Amino acid sequence: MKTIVIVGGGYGGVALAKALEKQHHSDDSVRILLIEAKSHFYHTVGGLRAAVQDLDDVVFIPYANVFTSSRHQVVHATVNRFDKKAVYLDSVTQDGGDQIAYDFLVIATGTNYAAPARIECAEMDQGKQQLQQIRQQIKQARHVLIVGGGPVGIELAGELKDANLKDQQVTLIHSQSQLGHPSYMPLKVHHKLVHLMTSHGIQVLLDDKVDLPPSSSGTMVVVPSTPLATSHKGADLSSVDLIVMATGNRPSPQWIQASVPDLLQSDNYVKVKPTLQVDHPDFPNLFVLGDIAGLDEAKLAYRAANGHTPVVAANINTLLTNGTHLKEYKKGIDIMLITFGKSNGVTILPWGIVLGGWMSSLIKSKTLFYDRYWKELNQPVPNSLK
Ligand SMILES: Cc1cc2nc3c(=O)[nH]c(=O)nc-3n(C[C@H](O)[C@H](O)[C@H](O)COP(=O)(O)OP(=O)(O)OC[C@H]3O[C@@H](n4cnc5c(N)ncnc54)[C@H](O)[C@@H]3O)c2cc1C
Repeated sequence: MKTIVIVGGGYGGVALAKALEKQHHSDDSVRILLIEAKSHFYHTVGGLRAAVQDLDDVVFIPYANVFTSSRHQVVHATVNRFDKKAVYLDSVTQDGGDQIAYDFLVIATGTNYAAPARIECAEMDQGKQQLQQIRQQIKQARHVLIVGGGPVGIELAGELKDANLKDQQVTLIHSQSQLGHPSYMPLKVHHKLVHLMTSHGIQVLLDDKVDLPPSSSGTMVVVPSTPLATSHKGADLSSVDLIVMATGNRPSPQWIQASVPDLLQSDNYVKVKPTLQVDHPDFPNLFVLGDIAGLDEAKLAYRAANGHTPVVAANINTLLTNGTHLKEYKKGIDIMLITFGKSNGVTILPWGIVLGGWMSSLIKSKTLFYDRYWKELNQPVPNSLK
């Protein structure tokens, strides 16, 4: 029996688990174990709307049906470290062990986002409580300051606008003169988004910064204990009573650092070869996919699931059957969809093509792919989504 261990049941890990099960459908010499720290899949892409609207029964999706065969399993545990033979867990599994031997190992542990984009709680009940608290804080706030004008900050501004909370003022502050980053956001998109925000009464402060209370580091939602000063450029922020951090995602590589520090680049992403094996001579059976892979590209769920997954699945299959010719990953075209509430947003395509609100709403803003991921996890779609 060959064991394939995937660490991380996010968009990439789940897609790979399903692809491998399909590939080895009638092959009972292969066992797939998906190890995930959370008891449930958290649909990050829809997380910001869940901060203003009760979507608790929709945004957390059970892992129970990921596999159709009982030979394969989702293991609810955190991997603390690994070596050439096994992964070591923070808890004892149903089988009574705290380590799992592998023949192939896949790192799919993504990057960290602050809540509510990502609720990191291990158990669903705690996660729901955290979301409820965030919704309450947002509802009570009279002046919300969003720190960060990348896709998460912009999408959150759109959700706050849709929530239409009476008398609530929203300010977005961004340290650069252009929203997002010029590598993926053309100037015309920047102008369109600034217009969308300001025309909905959102104050946009560009090329400006604010001194934050120390408690804001690492969390998304902070109630300042003393009034904020003005921004560096002099905007009055003294009435801000809720700060929401949207300063991007970061890898949390502690378990890799504790295992094989050489695997990490200086920016803490994993060194990877075009075959999506890690770039380390001692680990030919170790693969990496999704956000944590040190690839020079926008970090996107569709890329993890549709770009990386087929390459990793094919290469594991080749090595399992003693083949030598491995596939190489080639980055596809960049497509980015940024919502602005349910009925607006922008879709950025290659060659400078930008689609506006109607099309963006049709593709993403309206539904945030909720039903798609219930289906992806082989779960019946909740009635509220039908
Ligand atoms: C608001 C928002 C909107 C977005 N919209 C889009 C969009 O429209 N389209 C798109 O393509 N992308 C979108 N993204 C980006 C997308 O969410 C990420 O690219 C995607 O989550 C990456 O998938 P992944 O599988 O690499 O990792 P993740 O989805 O981050 O999953 C990693 C998993 O690993 C688990 N884990 C971590 N460490 C351990 C460990 N040591 N042991 C066990 N388990 C562990 C975590 O609990 C997590 O479940 C959006 C992101 C945000 C925040």
